[in-house]
Amino acid sequence: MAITTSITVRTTAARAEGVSKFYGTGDAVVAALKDVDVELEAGRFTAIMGPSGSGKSTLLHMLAGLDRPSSGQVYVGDTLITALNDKALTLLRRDQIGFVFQSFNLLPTMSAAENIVLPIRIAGRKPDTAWVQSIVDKLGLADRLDHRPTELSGGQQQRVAAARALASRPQIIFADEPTGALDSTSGTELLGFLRTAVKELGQTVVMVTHDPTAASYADRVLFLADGHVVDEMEEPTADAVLDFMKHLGG
Ligand SMILES: Nc1ncnc2c1ncn2[C@@H]1O[C@H](COP(=O)(O)OP(=O)(O)OP(=O)(O)O)[C@@H](O)[C@H]1O
Repeated sequence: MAITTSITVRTTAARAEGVSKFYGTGDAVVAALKDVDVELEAGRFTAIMGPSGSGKSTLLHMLAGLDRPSSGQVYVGDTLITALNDKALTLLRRDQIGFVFQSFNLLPTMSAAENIVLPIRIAGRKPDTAWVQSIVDKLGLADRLDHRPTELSGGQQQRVAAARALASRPQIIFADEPTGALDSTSGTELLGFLRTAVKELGQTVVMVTHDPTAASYADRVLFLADGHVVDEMEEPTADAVLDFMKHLGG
């Protein structure tokens, strides 16, 4: 009798090893991260939570190569990004990382369609039209592509920003409070889409959020407190996350 087993082998999309980050000098020094080890698996949706000032944005900035740690190593895929010079790091961010921030950062003079493929054009590549179309369809943007950002609602602008982040099929997408400027309906839609991008399109998403409901869309939540990763939760529910945050005082 043949026995077949299926084993899911997950690769690592990004990894921090012993990462510390200090801001300021002398008496004014702030340790935003203290010897943090984090592994983010490919094809999963991870949320980062913690009280205000616990180091969430700092950790995201280190993992995304937007800033450099004071000590420790960061890998994106197999690349040790802390060893890259500024130029190589800029190229890696452009080619392998997608960003969705609270402020949408769309170019006002360009249409939604032009904004979506802008990073690919800047990189001198051709967009994969079928892929971009599938993202646009999933985000419900097909009839908004000719509009400029000022002609779109906040939720639509954030969906354009999400489409732009996904358009080049980055190795990993980082989102920092992506629903922070949205009404709750638009926020729910965006979170649903990020989840779809992970489940159906195989993307990897890492999201910083204050909101337990937003975190419940993730597969896994990492909890930060005072610059440390203090715990994590698989298959989170909003209630379980809220309870844990009360312990942390967040
Ligand atoms: N550029 C900076 N210069 C000095 N201190 C900084 C800087 N950026 C962050 N910090 C400090 O580092 C600590 C962690 O900040 P960080 O923004 O990562 O926290 P956070 O968990 O994202 O907070 P919030 O939820 O309020 O956005 C805080 O004490 C903050 O004041």
